[in-house]
Order: sequence, then structure tokens, then C-alpha cells
Amino acid sequence: ESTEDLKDVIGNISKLKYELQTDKKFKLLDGNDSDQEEWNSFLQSLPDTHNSYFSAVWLHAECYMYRRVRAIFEETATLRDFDYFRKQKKDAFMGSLEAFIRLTEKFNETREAKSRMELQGLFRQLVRLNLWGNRIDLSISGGKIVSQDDDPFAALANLEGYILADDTNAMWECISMTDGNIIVDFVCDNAGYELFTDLCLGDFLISRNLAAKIRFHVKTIPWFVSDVTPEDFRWTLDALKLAVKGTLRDLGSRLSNYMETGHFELIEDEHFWTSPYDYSQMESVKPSVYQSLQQAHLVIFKGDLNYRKLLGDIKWDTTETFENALRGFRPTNLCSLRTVKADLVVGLERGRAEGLTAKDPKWMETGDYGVIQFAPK
Ligand SMILES: O=P(O)(O)OC[C@H]1O[C@](O)(CO)[C@@H](O)[C@@H]1O
Repeated sequence: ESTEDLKDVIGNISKLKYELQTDKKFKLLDGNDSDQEEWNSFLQSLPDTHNSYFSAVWLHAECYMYRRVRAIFEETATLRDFDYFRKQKKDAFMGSLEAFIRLTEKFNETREAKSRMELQGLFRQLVRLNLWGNRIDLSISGGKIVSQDDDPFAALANLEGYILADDTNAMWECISMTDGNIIVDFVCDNAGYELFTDLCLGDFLISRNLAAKIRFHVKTIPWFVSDVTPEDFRWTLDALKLAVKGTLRDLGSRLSNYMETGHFELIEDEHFWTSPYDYSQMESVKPSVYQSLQQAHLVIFKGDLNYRKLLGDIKWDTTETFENALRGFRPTNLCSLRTVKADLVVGLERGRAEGLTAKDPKWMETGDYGVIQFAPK
């Protein structure tokens, strides 16, 4: 039966490709997914001048494409729950095993660190590892397997000059000035190495009593190739628990234990993260998500797509402040850890963007540069 379904899927993907390439008007979605009505009312609200792949806002066009692919699978009898990116995500995870081991061993060595200064130093390193983890992304590589296959620590010093805005200290103040009875949220991006760095940062915050709970918000459907789905999240914890290397197994058990004790929580059924809306629209379109984020003391938005949604995918002056570019979206303290893969960025010093463009006109598409930006409540 699946063979027949696959034939249909391939045919329908060809049709979709044709529709997009020939700039046909966006179609309403069929199917039974619970976000379908929300999507259709969004599509109906688009003006005719911005209602096709090449005329729409890029954020809308790209989200629409991934949502249509999902609809094609959803229509089938046997492949509706199949994750068509799963194999690439697993391969990317496997390709990063050495880096996982180095990272875990290095942090095991620092378990004795207790002073505020020592903790701040570790936090700073973890935030940087987490930022650069966002480079490992299967949508920017067009699905080609990319993994972290070298020593992530060795690379850190050389990457310092590639951080264009750095609010790590403000993030640290925000977390460390509390009594530790706080919730920290990750709005996750990629599975594989990036998710591993999210889990390590979460482990650090819990094990050092800097936070009481970490919540991970993930996508409900396969998204931008490597984005984390609930199955990826669970699979990652299980794979770590079953790893050959003892240090990884210990980490895996600790993380799974956090799930059981409620120190970690997976938020797995929220369709808003795969909607086309930007975050300034969240409070009116999906107040329940906004209210949920308000419970957190800090929300960490991971990656490029989240950054585009924070900024409304608008081509801001690069010297605009991060706070202004959020256009009122401030459910709580928030920050963004993002490598630059799309041509929008704010918070740069005057002349910085021009200098980078003179060196490499495509610097905003490569993921080579990163920003760590924070906005207080
Ligand atoms: O995984 P990330 O960091 O959200 O990156 C996704 C980015 O990849 C692209 O799909 C291709 O570069 C961008 O359009 C998108 O913003």
C-alpha cells in the first residue's frame, strides 16, 4: 500500500514544485490537521499582490512550502505520520557523536566549579557552543548531511570575531540574579548537534540550581528539514542513554531523569510554531502560547527562522535596536541565539554591515556569523 502512496506523494510533490516555480496563487490546504483552518484563514487574508511563491513575503512562502509538503503526506493512508526528514536527522546526529563525547567529557571535568565567576565562565562557553550549534542545519545545506565532526571547543576562540552582537552578560545577569526557582524556555530549532547543545545548556542550568524547570518547545510536523519534532527529542534522549560511550550514557540517563522529575518538559503539540505568523502577532493570534511564555523567566529563541519571526522578516536598518525590532513582542525576558543565514539583522554598530559586505557580499547567507541578543521584559 505504501508503494502506491509513495507514487502519489512523488507526483504531488512534482505538481507542487511546478506550482511554485510558475508562481501560481497559493492554494488552500485540504486534510484534517488541526491547524488547517488557521492556515487557510491566513492564506485567505493575503492580498493578491503577495499570494504566490515569488510575490509573497519570504517567510510566508517558505512556511507555505513546508506546510504543503506535510499536507501531501497527510493525505495518504500509510505515510501520514512518516517523517520524511528523519533519516537525514539521524545521520547528522551520528556524524556528531565525537563532538558530543568531547563536550560531555569537558563539562564533566568542570562539575566542581562553584563560584559565581566559574559558573559565569561556563555559562559563557555553553552559550557560544549553543550559538554555533545553529550552524549545523540541514535546510541551509539543502538536505546534505552536515554534522559537528571536530572539537567544538577548539573552534571557540577563532569564532569570537564572528559574533556580531553579544549580550551574554545580560543573559547571565537575568538568570543568576534570581533564587533559581525559575522556568527557562527553549524555542528549539534543529535536531542533532544543535539540540544536543540545548540539552547541555539545560543540564547546566538545572544541575547548578540556576533554574527549576526547562521547557523545550518543538515542531509538530517535519519542518525546515532538520527542526526538532517530539519524536526527534525522545529519540535523542534514548540514543544518548544507549550510547556505547559511558559519559554519553550517563548524560542520557540524567536527561531522561529530568523528564521524569519534571525538571525538563517537552511542549509537543503547539501548531503555532509551524504557522506563518511572526511573533508580534502571537498575542492576538494565539494568546495561549503568549501566556505560556509569560510563565518563563527567560525564553531562548534558537536559530534563523525564529529570528526572522521575531523581527517580522523585515529588512531593518542593521543599526536598529533588537528591542525596537521586536515591535512590542515581550512576553518575558527573551534572547536569540542565531547564526545569520537570511538577509536581515539588527543591533550592529554603524558601518559594520557595510564592512562585512565589502569583504563578502553573501555574508548574510552563510551562517558564518552569529548574534547573541537579549531584550529584558
Ligand atoms: O535552522 P534555522 O537556523 O532556523 O535556519 C533556517 C533558515 O534556512 C533557510 O531555509 C535557508 O537558508 C532560511 O530561509 C531559513 O531562515
